[in-house]
Amino acid sequence: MRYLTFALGKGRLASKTLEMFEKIGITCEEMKDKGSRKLIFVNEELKLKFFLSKGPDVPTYVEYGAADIGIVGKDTILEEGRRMYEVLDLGFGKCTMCVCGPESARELLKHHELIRVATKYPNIAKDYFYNKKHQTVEIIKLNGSIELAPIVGLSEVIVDIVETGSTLKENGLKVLEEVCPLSARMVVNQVSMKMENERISRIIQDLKSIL
Ligand SMILES: Nc1ncnc2c1ncn2[C@@H]1O[C@H](COP(=O)(O)OP(=O)(O)OP(=O)(O)O)[C@@H](O)[C@H]1O
Ligand SMILES: O=P(O)(O)OC[C@H]1O[C@H](OP(=O)(O)OP(=O)(O)O)[C@H](O)[C@@H]1O
Repeated sequence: MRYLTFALGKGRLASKTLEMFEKIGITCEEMKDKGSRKLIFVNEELKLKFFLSKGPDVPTYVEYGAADIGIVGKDTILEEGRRMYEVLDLGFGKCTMCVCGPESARELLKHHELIRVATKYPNIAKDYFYNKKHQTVEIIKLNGSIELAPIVGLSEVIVDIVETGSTLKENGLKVLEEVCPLSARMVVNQVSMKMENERISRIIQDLKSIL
């Protein structure tokens, strides 16, 4: 039997993902060691391999077949646009992609002004403003601390993830429009889905029964 390989993001979703797999008997003791710098873990008994990558790289590993299965946020799936099957909504990691800014930006949005939009998600932002709203905007790609942009005058609004809303609140910003709800998803390589159908379907069924 060959190894079935899982790509997991090493960020926020990691601990919930391990908890979930543990509930269906898929465990990997050595992966729980928080201090470890190791990136790949093996469960010899079940012939499983797990590796930890940057969240946005999970779809890349899955599309190319370096991983059979990936666990990743819907935001990353939308942003990366990789060819793979999205098979399950895992129901954790819930948050919302939003257009945010100071209250004063509401008018600019309403009147379809040519505004600047700072974001870590240029593809999601483009799709929202161009295809859904038919509004021309200038997209500025950032890599983090997106809430800074409207405060320091880099952009009028941002497109970013809102979970509790505390980052917005502490920086005097508001949700102006909701783009889409997000949560963690299980994704599968298209060839693996055929070649390892029995094992992968079993995992999907087991997960469905606990979700
Ligand atoms: N408050 C939140 N902020 C960001 N992401 C969140 C939040 N709540 C849930 N998520 C989900 O968790 C996923 C992983 O988020 P995380 O912040 O760990 O980033 P990452 O995608 O691993 O990348 P990076 O480490 O480069 O920031 C996101 O893609 C998103 O779907
Ligand atoms: O609504 P909240 O619960 O406050 O969560 C949302 C914040 O968390 C994320 O940032 P993250 O902590 O990943 O840091 P980053 O801005 O450097 O990406 C996201 O980009 C928001 O800034």
